[in-house]
Amino acid sequence: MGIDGDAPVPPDRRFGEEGGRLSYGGYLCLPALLSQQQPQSESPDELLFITIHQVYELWFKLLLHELENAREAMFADELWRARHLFQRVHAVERVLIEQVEVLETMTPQDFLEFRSKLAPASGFQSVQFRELEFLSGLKDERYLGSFRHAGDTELARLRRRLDEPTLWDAYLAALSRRDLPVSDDEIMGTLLAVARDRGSHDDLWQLAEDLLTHDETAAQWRMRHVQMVERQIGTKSGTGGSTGAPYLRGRTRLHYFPLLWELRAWL
Ligand code: HEM
Ligand SMILES: N[C@@H](CC(=O)c1ccccc1NC=O)C(=O)O
Repeated sequence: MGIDGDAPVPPDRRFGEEGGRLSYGGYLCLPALLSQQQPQSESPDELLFITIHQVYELWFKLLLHELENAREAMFADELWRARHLFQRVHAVERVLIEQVEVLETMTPQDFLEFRSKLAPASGFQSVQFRELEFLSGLKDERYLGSFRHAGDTELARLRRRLDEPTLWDAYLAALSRRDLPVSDDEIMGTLLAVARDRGSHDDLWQLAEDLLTHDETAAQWRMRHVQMVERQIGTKSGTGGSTGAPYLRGRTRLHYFPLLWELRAWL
């Protein structure tokens, strides 16, 4: 009998053990992964704080990968593939928002036990977060200044993102493939034409909706983050040197694809 109570599995159906070289922990590099949580204090909640951030960074890595592939699919005129990838991006982004709740189980008093150890570190210095913004079209070179302490490879990654095409550039390429004009003067007319003739352009319309959802969920995360910040530190300034919540509130009004929002007014 197997450990699960079933009859033993015949040898020809024992799947995945052919080479016998991989183990669960080896495949997932768990010894390396699980040795990377190093609290700076004795405070019991610091492990939660580190874990949450590391999980975010892992999701950011996946999002960058999927968004790069979605961009490539749009350039290759494989809109179905881009749409498929955006569904995954949206699902991950919803998890990012839900996850804030886990960190909110920490009380502000418990956070203050180790907060002073964190400065001048802050989310400002998340390279992958800024890469996501740049790739999505929000290219603000001024943020390179917050990475003075980052390594050369990280700075080079950010510079490369500033030079690379954005998701919007890739969408414009998809429109051009259909012989739709995309110059600054003509783009709103094209977006309206797509919206009004879904019989001919439904895939382009749905893809624009996917971009908009990506934009909307990013904004929802920013709002959720600032709510958490107000709950944790109120009106205190940030460890990264900003005004804290007021700075972050300002960032909630940003859009990756402003024309897709403006389009609503013209429909
Ligand atoms: C106790 C929880 C948290 C507090 C009090 C907090 C506070 C802040 C503050 C005050 C800032 C502004 C920069 C500064 O001056 O420090 C900031 C920025 C940021 N935080 Fe957090 N944060 C928290 C959790 C998180 C988590 C879990 C993430 C996930 C990765 C995160 C990601 C970021 C990012 C990416 C920025 C830069 C945002 C931008 O420039 O638009 N934060 N945070
Ligand atoms: N900026 C936060 C501290 C903080 O949350 C943080 C500190 C180090 C690394 C990541 C952080 N997360 C988001 O800003 C604060 O001012 O309390």
